[in-house]
Amino acid sequence: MLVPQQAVDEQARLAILASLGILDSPRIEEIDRITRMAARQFQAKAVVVSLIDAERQWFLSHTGIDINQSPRDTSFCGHTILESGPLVVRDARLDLRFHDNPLVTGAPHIVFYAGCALHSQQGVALGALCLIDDRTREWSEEDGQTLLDMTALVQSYIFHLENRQYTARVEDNLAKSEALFEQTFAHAAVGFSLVGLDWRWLRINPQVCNMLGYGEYQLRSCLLHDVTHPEDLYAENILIPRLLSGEINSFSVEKLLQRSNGSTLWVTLTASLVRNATGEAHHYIVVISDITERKNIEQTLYSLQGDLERRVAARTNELQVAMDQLHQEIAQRLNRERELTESKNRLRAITDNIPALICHVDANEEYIFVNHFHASWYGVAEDKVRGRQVKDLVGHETYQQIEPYIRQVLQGVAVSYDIELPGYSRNGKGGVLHTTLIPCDDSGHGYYGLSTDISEIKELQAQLEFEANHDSLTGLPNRRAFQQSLIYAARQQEKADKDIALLFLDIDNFKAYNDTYGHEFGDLILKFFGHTLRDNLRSQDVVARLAGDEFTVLLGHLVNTESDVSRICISLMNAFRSVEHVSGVPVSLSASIGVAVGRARQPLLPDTLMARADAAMYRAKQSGKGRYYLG
Ligand SMILES: Nc1nc2c(ncn2[C@@H]2O[C@H](COP(=O)(O)OP(=O)(O)OP(=O)(O)O)[C@@H](O)[C@H]2O)c(=O)[nH]1
Repeated sequence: MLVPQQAVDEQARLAILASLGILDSPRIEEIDRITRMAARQFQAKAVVVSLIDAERQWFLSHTGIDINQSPRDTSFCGHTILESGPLVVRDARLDLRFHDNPLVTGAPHIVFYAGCALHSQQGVALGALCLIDDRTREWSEEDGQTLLDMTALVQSYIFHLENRQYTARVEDNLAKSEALFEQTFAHAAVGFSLVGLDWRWLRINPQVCNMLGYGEYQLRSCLLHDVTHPEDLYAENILIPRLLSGEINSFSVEKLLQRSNGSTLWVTLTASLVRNATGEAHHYIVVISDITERKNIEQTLYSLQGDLERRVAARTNELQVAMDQLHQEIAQRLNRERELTESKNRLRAITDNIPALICHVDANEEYIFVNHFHASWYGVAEDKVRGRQVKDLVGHETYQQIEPYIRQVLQGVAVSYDIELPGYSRNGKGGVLHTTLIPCDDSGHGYYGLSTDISEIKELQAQLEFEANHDSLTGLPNRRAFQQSLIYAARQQEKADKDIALLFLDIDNFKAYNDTYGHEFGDLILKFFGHTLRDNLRSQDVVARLAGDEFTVLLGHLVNTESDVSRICISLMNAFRSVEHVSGVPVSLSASIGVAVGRARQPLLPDTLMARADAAMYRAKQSGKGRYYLG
């Protein structure tokens, strides 16, 4: 047995059958009449109008057969709906498709089958009109045509059902859309109306009536213009021709309407044109939205904005005044800063050109400021000194010396001191600084330091001291220095255990050198004599030039006084005598020496000793010069 295949439009067939609601429906007399007519016409055992469901064939009409449905798999009509024309099976027992079909092998023992497919209006095969016989029979072309005609009759009824169902559906949809429109029209949140081309109200929803305070009947007896504020009567006049000409599809204007109570109402009026089937303008759809609240808010905003602008202008004015003041203050401040900078620069120029070390040190002993001289004294750039510790800059050794003064000044006490700095300072020479440390107003702020280089003063002082005590010609101590040495020696002598001796020397015939070779040569002789004297005595012996050609010697720590003195005097005279030329001039140098001895542990008066030596020298001169005399 060949099971009928599913048609390509299977789903469409099932959908149409379902939408027609025809399956399992009560019998339809019009169809039954055709069935009976076919049975009579063809003298067939049975005639059936079948509809092919998913799993069965259901008989919409049947005659000569008791069942009203059978499985689709064994159905003949399942094959018929797949055919493009009638399906005629002359002897099912011999047909490979049906010979073992239970409807053939069993009741109703089908032998002959002729069926023609029933189609919907869209051409979908829904079922078939067929006749069945339990015997073979002739089947003419005329029979086939008759079956087609009868099938067309059944089919026309199905078409009728389809049309009826379509009409019902359309009417239902229409009713629904009408209801929807009515609902929308009635319950729209905005005023909704249909207005004639003469602007007469045709239909009005309740919102329009509520907005304007008129009943529907009142409004429908007047024009839209009748409720428009006189000032806004022509708001849309320029737009209507454009709408009518099709240039625009709709327009919106804001206008004032008048309520029944005389009050006004701001609305947005949106109008669109409806044309009839021939394209002629028919009426307007006019939507009216109440924008009174928005207009009021806008008005409030305008007034607020105006107020805001006035306040902004006033505030801007105040700000301008404040800005002007600020600019003046800034200009004054800049002036002050410029003056301050100039003052600082002046101060800096002054401090940098003062030959003194100036510094400002904070309480942590870090440099806040140093002048150029200060930085260069230590051979360091100024910006490298700022923030540096005093100890770090001056070095450990110097810091140890100045630390007590720093402690004092940080306690608020001004101090001054002199300090000799080592060679790391200016030019690597070192020097002596006289320094004054002055506490800042608040000692917590550190101190100011002012140091002046007194190296030259010290040198000058030393020079003066030297000159005050030395003979400028010979470089030997002078009378003053000798006197002090003598006073000191005389003071010690009372307790000393050794004798001292004072030699008084006067160059013999010195005047002759002056007279013969000039005063300058005389000076040369004096220098030569002084050096010879100095070179021939011990370093601890004091050698001095008293004046003119007079020299003195103070000998200390004499052990054998007389013999020591004699030995020294003879030695000196020999030294003078050994000089034969001075500056190429032949000379004969000698001196007369007077000696006075100061005894150990005996009181001694310096003047007495000097007088005794002087007197002894005089005796030596008297005795013929070039000799010594022990007085
Ligand atoms: N060149 C030179 N002569 C001086 C200086 N001071 C003094 N005299 C001179 O030294 C001379 C000292 O001479 P006297 O000592 O009086 O005479 P004398 O020629 O040395 O003779 P006697 O002392 O008797 O041997 C004087 O003529 C002084 O003018 C000096 O600083 N330089």
